[in-house]
Amino acid sequence: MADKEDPKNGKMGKGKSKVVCGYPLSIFFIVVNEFCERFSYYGMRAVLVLYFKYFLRWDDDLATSIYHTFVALCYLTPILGAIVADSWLGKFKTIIYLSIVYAVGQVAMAVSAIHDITDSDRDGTPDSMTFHIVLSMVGLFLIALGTGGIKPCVAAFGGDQFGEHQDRQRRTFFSVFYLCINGGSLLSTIITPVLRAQECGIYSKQKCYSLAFGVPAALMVVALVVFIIGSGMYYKAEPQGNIMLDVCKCIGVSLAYTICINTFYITAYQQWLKKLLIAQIKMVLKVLFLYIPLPMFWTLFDQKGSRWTLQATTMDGNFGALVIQPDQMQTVNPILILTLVPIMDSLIYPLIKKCGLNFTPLKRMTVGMLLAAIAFVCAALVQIQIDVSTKQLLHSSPYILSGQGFIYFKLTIKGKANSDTEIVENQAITFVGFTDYFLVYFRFVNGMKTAVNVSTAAADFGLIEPFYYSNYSQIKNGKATFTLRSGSQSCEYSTNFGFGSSYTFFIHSTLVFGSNCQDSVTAVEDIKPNSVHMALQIPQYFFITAGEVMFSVTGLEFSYSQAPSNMKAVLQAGWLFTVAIGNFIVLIVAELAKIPKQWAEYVLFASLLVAVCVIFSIMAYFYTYIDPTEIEAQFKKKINEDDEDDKSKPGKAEVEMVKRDSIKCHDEYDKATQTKM
Ligand SMILES: CC(C)[C@H](NC(=O)[C@H](C)N)C(=O)O
Repeated sequence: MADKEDPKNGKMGKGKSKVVCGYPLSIFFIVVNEFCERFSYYGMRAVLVLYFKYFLRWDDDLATSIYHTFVALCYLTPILGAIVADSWLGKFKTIIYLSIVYAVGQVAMAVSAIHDITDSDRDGTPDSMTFHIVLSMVGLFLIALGTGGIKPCVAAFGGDQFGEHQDRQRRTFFSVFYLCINGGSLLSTIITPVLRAQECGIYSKQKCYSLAFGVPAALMVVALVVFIIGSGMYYKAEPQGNIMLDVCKCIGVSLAYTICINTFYITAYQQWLKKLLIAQIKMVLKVLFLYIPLPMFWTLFDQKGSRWTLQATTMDGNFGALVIQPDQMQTVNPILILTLVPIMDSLIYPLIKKCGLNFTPLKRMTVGMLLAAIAFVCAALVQIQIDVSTKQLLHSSPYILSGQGFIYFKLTIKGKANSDTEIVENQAITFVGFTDYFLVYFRFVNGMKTAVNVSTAAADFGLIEPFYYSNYSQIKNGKATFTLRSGSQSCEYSTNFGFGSSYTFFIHSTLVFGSNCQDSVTAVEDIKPNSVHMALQIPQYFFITAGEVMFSVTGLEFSYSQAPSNMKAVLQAGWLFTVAIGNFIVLIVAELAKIPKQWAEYVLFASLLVAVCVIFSIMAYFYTYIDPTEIEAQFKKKINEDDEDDKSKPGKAEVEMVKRDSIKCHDEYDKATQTKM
């Protein structure tokens, strides 16, 4: 497609797009698409682990495992997307088709979270969990295929819209692109947990996971529509063959050349072509070798969405005027990204440079890894605080007396607040499973000689026989006022429920209806409210995000700058692949280690990252930075010089013949070595 004159600066742009302030208008559609897509992805991801735990009723370990399998899959599929785009459909069509797959996946997730579909007895819980599990797994698979598949295409497609002389504009585009990623992530991580906390349903009201998944689904449809609207303006590069296959071929051919270097006559021109190819492959392999320890960073980084969110469910989210949901704590990451990236770029790095220190990209990445390890030490310290507060409960209230001498309870409480809790009373065992962070449990023990009815403005908890007790019921945390009624007489009792708490209320035999019954009810904490405040997670978020800025942002730049011109996409796919491996490591370590104490698991992950960091710094020490453009320019100069020499200049057929002969030679070599074995 022809380049187009930019009327403002006289530089060339690509495609049929109008040029506004030096930028092709088409990129507007691409950045809006990215914003909506990242909103969709991070919004769905924010509530995912709680959906597993509270809707599908999975335990913490299974929820964490499936969450990380999903994230890993999202970063494996970019390789697939790159292959499809480069060798078959081209970026534009790949983005369109895979976005449709993505949107279908999001809709499947939203439908899987409608409890009414299988709630035939209308008790508010799904009757066929298999249906919900299968549909949500299909949905997650399609989402992983879609989001990962389009990931390497969208940014590259945006870059394609700029002409050769628009380097500055292209750089600005990538910065805006990164801000859109984090803007979309920030907004969605605030909004979807709020939607999840709403109650919805046809027959019975339950937490609205369907809405929390439905809005990201709608945003994905918007992303697709916006992208299609820009269709007429894009520059659409033709697919140029399978880059991954090309790399494998390149390696094969250059190996063949190396083996057969003395076997065939190769012209000077061919020698330089071959040397350039080998040099480019060496550049890529050197960087890929450096990538080997990197997945460990992502292993820790991506636990924000799983272990850290589950940790937040055992904490107090009351920030005064604001009550923070456990999954909303993840917003601290994009908020800090949006503030830390400019601070680092314009203040910290220039300051370090002024001090005369050479803070190279690989040094930055090493420091980023150490910061992530510190974040996990902070998480371990917070976990110890939480565990101590839970232990206090075990020791403080094993025996409960009614106060009136007619009934004795022995409560043995196992487990943590907000996790499955077993309460043993006399011989009877009541299994209590918390279904939501905002719900708390209570029951009443009636010490009166008459039956007492207990109700609130919203619900009636039924009649309690004399000298008997009710089952546990759920109520929202915060202030609650109960009406105690016997016949036509009643009185009111008010109390406050903290996050994650559970209470037994003893109604004294001396209670007089018609008067204030506040003093005639004794409240005993079965499970103490979460006392460790969620704000204590902020230091761990700070360190992991500072680590991300130093590691991830630098790593992206490093991968781009050290890659040869024809293999930049390969290294981007390799970089995303480290994220996938990192998520698999969470599964392996958590499964193999099976550490009963959560704080110890955090310390294990921190120690592993420090060990890996030491290995990485040794590897980094031996790495020599290169300027691929300069190296390629030197090779090209040599090639051009020899190209001018007609005698040594080979025709296309000759080059092909050399390649064929080299591969033939490689085959011969294979045969020979096999015979030797
Ligand atoms: C995975 C990437 C580093 C990037 N994520 C972020 O920027 C997060 C939100 N801080 C992405 O492309 O999603």
